[in-house]
Amino acid sequence: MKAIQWHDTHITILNQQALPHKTEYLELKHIEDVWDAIVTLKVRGAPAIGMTAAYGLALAAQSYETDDLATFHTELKRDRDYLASSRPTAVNLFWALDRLTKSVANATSVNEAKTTLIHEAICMQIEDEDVCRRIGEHALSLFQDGDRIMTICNAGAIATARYGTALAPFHLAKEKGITLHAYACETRPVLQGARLTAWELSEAGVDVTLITDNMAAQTMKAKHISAVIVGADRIAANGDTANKIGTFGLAILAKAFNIPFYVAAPLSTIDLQTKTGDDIPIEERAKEEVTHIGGVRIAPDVNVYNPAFDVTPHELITGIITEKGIIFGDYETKLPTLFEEVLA
Ligand SMILES: CSC[C@H]1O[C@H](OP(=O)(O)O)[C@H](O)[C@@H]1O
Repeated sequence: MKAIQWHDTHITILNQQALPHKTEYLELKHIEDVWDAIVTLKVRGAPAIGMTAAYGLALAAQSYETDDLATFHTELKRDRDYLASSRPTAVNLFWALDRLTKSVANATSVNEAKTTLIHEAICMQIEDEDVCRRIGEHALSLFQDGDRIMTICNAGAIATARYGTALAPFHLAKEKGITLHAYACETRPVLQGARLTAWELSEAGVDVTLITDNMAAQTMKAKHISAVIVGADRIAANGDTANKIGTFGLAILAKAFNIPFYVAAPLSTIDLQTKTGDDIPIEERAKEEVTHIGGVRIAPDVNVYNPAFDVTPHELITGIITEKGIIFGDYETKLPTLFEEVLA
């Protein structure tokens, strides 16, 4: 079963909060269920958030009772804004909702618009699988058989339609009989590396070693890590990249050890409207994510700072890997070219 699946009356998602203890699927029947699933990280990962929100908007629109197109668009805008309020950092959420809204701009009837929304959301999921495979192929060209590669959080198959972004080369290497060793940082506070990446890669038969976040420097040195590869939630026009908290620290360490540091992400994660990393909104989450692990208190009730993401400055990024290929440096000039249509 896919991590996200459209059904005519509901959306099924793999509950990422239950992993690795339970492989559980949830049925989202109302727009509020979709919003809640995104906020509570039952579905997470930039492309997965975008796809789920797109399906959520298509689902909500099916219940509009009006036959009037202007009223339909007003209700759609209301629901688009509601879903957009779920999480602020991953630009894929806004990209997906806006793509869906635009797809019905010229609809000639409410029924046509309702069908188009479903069709567009399904297309996005089909496209994402292809995009992730391409990212994986490009990323794999950077690595050698036997390489030991560090990653953080989960930018894997369960965060996308399939394959993942930063984890795509591991899945493809496995398919092709190439051995890549993954070193997964556990990724406090909510442990997406330990709970999700370690689970996903081991289920796929990829060799994965789990480390706590504060073991990264020692591991780079002792285990001769050849590269770091991470996903992204938003890439600004100058290449500054927001990703899971801890990514910035890994990039600094990678520079200290002279190890290449790669960001793998689809074009839908690149936000040319956001000029630099300083302009990326960073989500701050509940203090309980830090003071508790698995519902058990591990710290007294003190002040907590819990940013979900940090921004890695572009100068620390060796290359950005997209479905259109890899760009190395000078991101401000090169990122816009990725959006140019290839003229035959
Ligand atoms: C391909 S997933 C991108 C991104 O999503 C993660 O964030 P979250 O789990 O909070 O949704 C993480 O930063 C991944 O790299």
